[in-house]
Amino acid sequence: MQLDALSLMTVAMVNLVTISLALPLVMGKSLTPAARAAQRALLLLTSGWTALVVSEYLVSSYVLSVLAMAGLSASLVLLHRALSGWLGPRRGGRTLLLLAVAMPLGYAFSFSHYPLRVGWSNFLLAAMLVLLARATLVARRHAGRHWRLLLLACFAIMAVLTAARGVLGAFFTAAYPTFLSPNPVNIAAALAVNMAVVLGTVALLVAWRDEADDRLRTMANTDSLTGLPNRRGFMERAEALFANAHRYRQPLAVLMLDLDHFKHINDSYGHDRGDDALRLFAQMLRETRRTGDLAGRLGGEEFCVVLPSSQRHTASGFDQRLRARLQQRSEEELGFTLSYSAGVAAMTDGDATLAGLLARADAALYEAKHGGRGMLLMGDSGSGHTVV
Ligand SMILES: Nc1nc2c(ncn2[C@@H]2O[C@H](COP(=O)(O)OP(=O)(O)OP(=O)(O)O)[C@@H](O)[C@H]2O)c(=O)[nH]1
Repeated sequence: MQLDALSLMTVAMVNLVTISLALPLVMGKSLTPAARAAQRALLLLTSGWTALVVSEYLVSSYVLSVLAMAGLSASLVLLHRALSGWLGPRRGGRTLLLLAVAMPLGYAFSFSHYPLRVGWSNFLLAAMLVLLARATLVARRHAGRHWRLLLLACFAIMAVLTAARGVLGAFFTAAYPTFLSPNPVNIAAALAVNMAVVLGTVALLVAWRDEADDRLRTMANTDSLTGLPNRRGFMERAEALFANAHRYRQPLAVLMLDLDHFKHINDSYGHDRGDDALRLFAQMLRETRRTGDLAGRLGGEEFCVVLPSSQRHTASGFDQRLRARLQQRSEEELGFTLSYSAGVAAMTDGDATLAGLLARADAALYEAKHGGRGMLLMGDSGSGHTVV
């Protein structure tokens, strides 16, 4: 069987055009920035490769060749942006941008000098592919490993073959008159482009699905009104904090908080102002907590805070800071004073479950409500409750 680079590249082109036209239809319009960047990268890649093949075979054009190079460079920058969106901030973005600008510029200036032009463009493309390969390595956020490995393989193989093309073009010019000449490196590169098109598309679709799953998970665990974790999200993280404190015998305190006379606020000022009050309270919790503290909305006007490495006096300090801040800000922003009742419980050696600890804080909160509201009570492991 005779393989020739032009046929292989033509097949790759047809596949790329088909995929870049089909993907927007499949993925729809409401895309995240990462998915949009990946789609645009694919379009630019398709245009770049097509322009290169056309300028090589059909109309030999300086402008078209330079534009092709610019398209290829830009597509790699966009792929890096997509990876940053999916995996968290990546290193190497600036260097990639520099290389992406330098590549078509150097190509344009050295156009009449074939070895320099081919060496320059391929070495810089190879360097960009290495940066992209590196960008797939670390995932700061929860992200699937398999699609990253697929992309890593694509980028690494393409980087090696592109660098090999650079060596041929720059130093063995006679064996490399064009990137489609029947040279084993060109045949291998054309085959690799076909493979990369297939694997890259699969990786992109899986990354996109993972991102959608991630967003759904976040939505399912977040209270849409306040942006705090909802009961489900809160309990999941609170259980982990409790288990950790239990295992390492570290102190931990929980605070149950419930806004006072909230029905009256809704009735007097309207439901929208009630929502504003809930948002403000959540904001105050965020501003008052320290790194590592967890705050969540358990439902209605009930909130909970977990304070790791904290004793009862730390929780009491939290409560005092929150009360002072809330009094000032609610008067300023809502026009009335928002107040709350709270119960606190500190973990003891006898606490085997988070549920038990929460129940004590809840019982103390109940007492605080019945004791006149606007106060913090301590839930003892015995039956009584004391004012903190
Ligand atoms: N605006 C608004 N109101 C809510 C929301 N969720 C629950 N509520 C209201 O919160 C009120 C809670 O009322 P109650 O359980 O009687 O509590 P309360 O009036 O704060 O009385 P105490 O807790 O005993 O001080 C109800 O009127 C609910 O309709 C919400 O998301 N937005």
